[in-house]
Amino acid sequence: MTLTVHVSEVESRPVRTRARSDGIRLAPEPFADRHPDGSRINHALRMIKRRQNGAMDHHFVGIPELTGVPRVAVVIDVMRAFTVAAWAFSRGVERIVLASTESEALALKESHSGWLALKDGAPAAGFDAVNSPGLLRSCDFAGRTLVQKTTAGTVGALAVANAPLVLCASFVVAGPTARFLQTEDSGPVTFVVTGEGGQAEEDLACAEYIGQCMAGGDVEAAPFLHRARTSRAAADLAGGLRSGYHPDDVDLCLEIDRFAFAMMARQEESLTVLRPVAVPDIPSSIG
Ligand SMILES: O=C(O)[C@H](CS(=O)(=O)O)OP(=O)(O)O
Ligand SMILES: [Mg+2]
Repeated sequence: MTLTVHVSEVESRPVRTRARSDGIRLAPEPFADRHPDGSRINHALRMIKRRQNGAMDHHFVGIPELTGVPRVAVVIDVMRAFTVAAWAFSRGVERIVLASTESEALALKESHSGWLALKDGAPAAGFDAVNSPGLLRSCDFAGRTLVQKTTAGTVGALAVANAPLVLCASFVVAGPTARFLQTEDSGPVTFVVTGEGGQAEEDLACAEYIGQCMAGGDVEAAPFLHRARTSRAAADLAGGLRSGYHPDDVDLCLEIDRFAFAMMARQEESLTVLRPVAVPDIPSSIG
């Protein structure tokens, strides 16, 4: 795979999400361009064209390589920030505020009643949770705002926070992330591979999997998951070398499409806020 430093290419394009009554936003109508007779022919033709064209010219970059502002950024952290974020939403968190430092996370929590704070590493005073899906999965965070600070994932998201479209992803939301990008007709994506300066195998595997899914057709997840399972991060986690750890963490990070939403980061006032965006399945007759 070629690693290409992204060339800045800014294009402002509004992302057309729709509100749902429970607060989760819905992806753009996948068949918004349906034929006037109600058929889904335009969408189906787009999918066929995409398959004929093959994989798009995506970029895969580490955080240190980022220059300028990508048009579409998908920030990948499989182990564990964006697996944890997805679990937090599934446990009722309404929004996640991404913080750049632990002291900023604590200051945000302290200045907003009811907010919670999470960081990676060992449990620490003032923080309510650690960066572990295994430890988070039994929490009840209904309606809460969670401030998250980790070593790699949140740093990567903040590095591209000014991009017109920013998604944060891991294997547990890979399929919905790819479908969201398809429905947006996003074109080439800058995948920010957050681990190990852009070399983390689990993040590269997830980025490549999403890129292939965007091209359409059935993509076998197993080889990508195998790369992640045999990565250095998985070995460190399984070996107990990372603090704030549960024995199920590696398995939970490798559950493909556990959740039916993508995760979009946007600027809200002066904060970078991550929210789930529900993405419907594409019917198999045309998907
Ligand atoms: O908590 C994690 O798994 C890591 C911590 S470290 O980078 O391995 O020290 O953070 P993340 O940002 O989720 O990769
Ligand atoms: Mg990581």
